[in-house]
Formats: sequence, structure tokens, C-alpha cells
Amino acid sequence: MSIGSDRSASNVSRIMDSFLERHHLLVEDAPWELRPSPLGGLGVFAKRDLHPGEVIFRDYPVIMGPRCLAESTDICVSCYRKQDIIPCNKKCGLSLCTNCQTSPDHKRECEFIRQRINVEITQELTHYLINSLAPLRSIFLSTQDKEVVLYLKAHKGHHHGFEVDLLMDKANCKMAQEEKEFLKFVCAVLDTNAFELVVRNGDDQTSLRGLYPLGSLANHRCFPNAFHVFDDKQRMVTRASVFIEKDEEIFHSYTKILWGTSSRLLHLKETKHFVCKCERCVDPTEFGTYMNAISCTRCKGNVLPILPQKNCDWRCEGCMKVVSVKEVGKTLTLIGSVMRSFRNCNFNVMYSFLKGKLSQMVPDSNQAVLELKCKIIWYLGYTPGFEWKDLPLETLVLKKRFCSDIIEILVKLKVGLCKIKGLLLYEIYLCTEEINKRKVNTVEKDEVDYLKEAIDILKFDASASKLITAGRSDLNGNGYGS
Ligand SMILES: C[S@@+](CC[C@H](N)C(=O)[O-])C[C@H]1O[C@@H](n2cnc3c(N)ncnc32)[C@H](O)[C@@H]1O
Repeated sequence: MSIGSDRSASNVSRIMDSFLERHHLLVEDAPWELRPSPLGGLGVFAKRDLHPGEVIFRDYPVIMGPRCLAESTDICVSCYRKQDIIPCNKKCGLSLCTNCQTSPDHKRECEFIRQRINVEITQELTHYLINSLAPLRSIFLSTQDKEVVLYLKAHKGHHHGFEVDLLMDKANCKMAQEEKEFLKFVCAVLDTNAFELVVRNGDDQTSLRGLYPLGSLANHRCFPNAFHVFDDKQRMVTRASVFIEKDEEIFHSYTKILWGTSSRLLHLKETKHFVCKCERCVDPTEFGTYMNAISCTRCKGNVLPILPQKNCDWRCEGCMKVVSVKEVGKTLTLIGSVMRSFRNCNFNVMYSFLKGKLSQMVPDSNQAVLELKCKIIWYLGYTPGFEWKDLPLETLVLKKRFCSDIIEILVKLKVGLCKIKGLLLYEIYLCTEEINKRKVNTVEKDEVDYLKEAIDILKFDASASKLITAGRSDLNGNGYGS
């Protein structure tokens, strides 16, 4: 194994083109190209102007599998269904649905596991196997696809590859040194680059990680200019979310759009090992949204970090009072613990916290307020006792206002087309429809306008209709970035 040494834009472009061609995704006159990025390493750049919604590239997962912290072992490791699961009839320790027992893809990994592991298969061992399945699958890649993986960026650090260590230690899995080094490198590549994707089967949904080589070369910005969705064959489709000028760099977001700077920076540092310095991150007000601000206990002004990237003091914009980072931490921890307790909470409890305690601690645009408004939006209309027909007019108006508040923030953040905006517009449409049903004389803005706008965004996403009817997931972000 040798890690890709020539990471020049031209060499990596050649490798990417050949990968896309093998998977029938190479297009003539593609609107993107690889160039060295001012952020370091390579990046994807627009070769011409791109309009919102336009496809920039499609990509194929060179590796796909369960996430390394998979919550359950009861999934079919071939199609990822959770229904009708039985243990593999060859007794490798993994599970399959009844349709996939003879899957050729599983046959290879099943034989590998049975040859290498000679201990009794326990529930714990099954867990280690599931966690290491995505990197293990790299062993069966063609030489050309292995080369693609070897040219992707990999962060250094001993913690990358813990899945492989666990497999060797706990399952007594035998591996040659070179094979072990390759697998550990693949783990680091997955940690640096993998995208989360959700596979839906009926009411089931399973979260997976997929390594998309070209998608992996796009850098991050906290106000992305592109978004991606996955089609029904788990291929990634990346589109422009705003107008992108020729020569501009194409950015995904690796974090949630509706998180404030402190949460985003922490997440990026812990998972992707870099400090983002984009315009949103260096502006303490985050384009005037004040999503990260807390309220001053003296004058109720907005208290913001003096230098958002540093672990430094915060200052009130109104009375200039300085608040130590420790004090701010206490407020945020308190809010965080109350928010976590709302997992199964009812509307009245959430609403009284929003209007009471929370409104004293943070301004109305703070990340926690937005999160709570999202929880309430998808509670009302979808919870027994709070179904559409049960909601009084003022509650429908409230839900509609919460949706508009969040859309206003998204507009300030300049993110253009994004799934959360489409879903919120759809909720506004449903509220308007319900309000119009009940009004005799006055009629609200034509609900069809909201529906059209929602469809204009959600039409790109094969999973959107399922999200609308069943999911209500990805509530605290645009769902495209993590
Ligand atoms: C998925 S890779 C992106 C492509 C990468 N530049 C390359 O050359 O392969 C992710 C890594 O790129 C770097 N990166 C991405 N966005 C960045 C940003 N906004 N600021 C600094 N580094 C960034 C970080 O090292 C991050 O872990």
C-alpha cells in the first residue's frame, strides 16, 4: 500500500475522472474542476457561472456501510432494512433480511470474517463487526478504486482506526501488518471525508456513512453555496444553492446551518480537526442573526464573544460589560441540559420555557430558541391531542410565525436553497390551508404560493416526501451538511 504521493490538482482530477467514468457519472464539459484551495489542500471550483438548483456533479460511494457508532446491530448489512432480520445463515455474526441471505456482496465479507475470526460470536462481537464493516469493505475494492481512496485526505492521530484495533483485540482477528495499515488509513479517510446518508425502507430509516470521492474534495463553509442529496441508488447529487460565479470555490457545510458559531466551531474541531475562519465565523453577530448571543444580565443587550475563534471573554454590545467565558459556559450548560430533557415533552412545557426562562437568558434568535421553535413546529399537527384539527386558530398562527422566524434567519445566513427551508415552507402551507378552512370571510395569502415555493426546493430531494409525511427529522439544520 502506498498513500497517494502526487496530490496535484491535475493528477487527482485524472483519478477522479476515471472513477466517475467507471461508474457512468463522467459528463462532458463538467462545470467543476479541482484546484489548490486557499484553505489548504485541494478544493472544487466552478468552471462557469452556476444558477441555484443547477447540478454541479454527481458522485458514487466508493465505500458505504454502517456508521462506526452504529446504535443497533439489528440491520440487514446488505440493504439496511430493519424488518425481517435474521442472523446470516453462514453464521458470520452479522444479520441479513430474508431477501439478502444470498447477496454476493455479503458473501465476500462473510467469508473474510469466518476465515479470520475464530472466537465465539457474541452480541458484543457483532457490535465490533458492524462498526468496522465500512472500512473492512475497502479490502474488496478493485485496485483502481483502492487508488481513489489512497488519494483522499486522511487526518493523522492514533484514535483513527480504533474499529480495527477492537476487531483485532476482541475478536482475535488476524491481519498482516500491511493490511492493518491500509485499514487504519481507510478509517482515517472515512473519519475525514465520509458523509452521513439515511436509507429509508418504509417507515424504517438507517443512518450510514458513505465515502464519495469527489464530494470529499469540496471544502466547508458555514454558509455553503452548494447542497447535496442522495438518489435512490445512494448516488450523491450536488447542486448550487445560490448563484455561484465562475472561479468561485464550491462549499458544502459539514455542520448544521442553524447552529451558532460556538457549536459549529466545536463540532468542526472535534470531528474535522480544523478551525473555520469563514466570514460567518469571524463575524460575532453571524450576519446580524445573533444566533450565538446570550442576554446581558445588566441591560438585556446582546453578549457576544469578543473573538469567536478563541476561548476568550464575551462582551455586551449595549453596556460593554465583559462576561467571562466560564460564566457564559454556565448559562449554555444550563440551557443545554433543559433542552435535552425536552425529548418527550409536551407543547405547554416547551412553550412556557421558551417564553419564560429561556427568553430571559438569550435573545429570540439564539440557536436554542430556534431549536425549540423547530421542536414545537413539528410537534403541533403531528402529536396525539395536537393534531391539525385540534389546534386552535391562535396556535396555528403561532406555528406559522415560528416557521417564518426561522426562514428569516436562513435568509440572513445567505444559504439559498436548503431542505429545512423547503420543509418550513411546507408547514406554512399546511397552517395556511387549515386557517383558510376555518375562516369565513378573510382568506390568508394563497396557500398554493407556499406549496409552490416548498416544492421548488424539495423537488431535488428524493426523500423529501417521506420526510414531510413521516420524518420531521433534520430539524435543527439543513440536513445536507453533516
Ligand atoms: C473533506 S476534506 C476537504 C478536501 C481537502 N481540502 C482535500 O485536499 O482533500 C476536509 C478537510 O479539508 C480541510 N478543510 C475543509 N474546509 C476547511 C475550512 N473551511 N477551513 C480550513 N480547512 C478546511 C480540513 O482539513 C478538513 O478536515
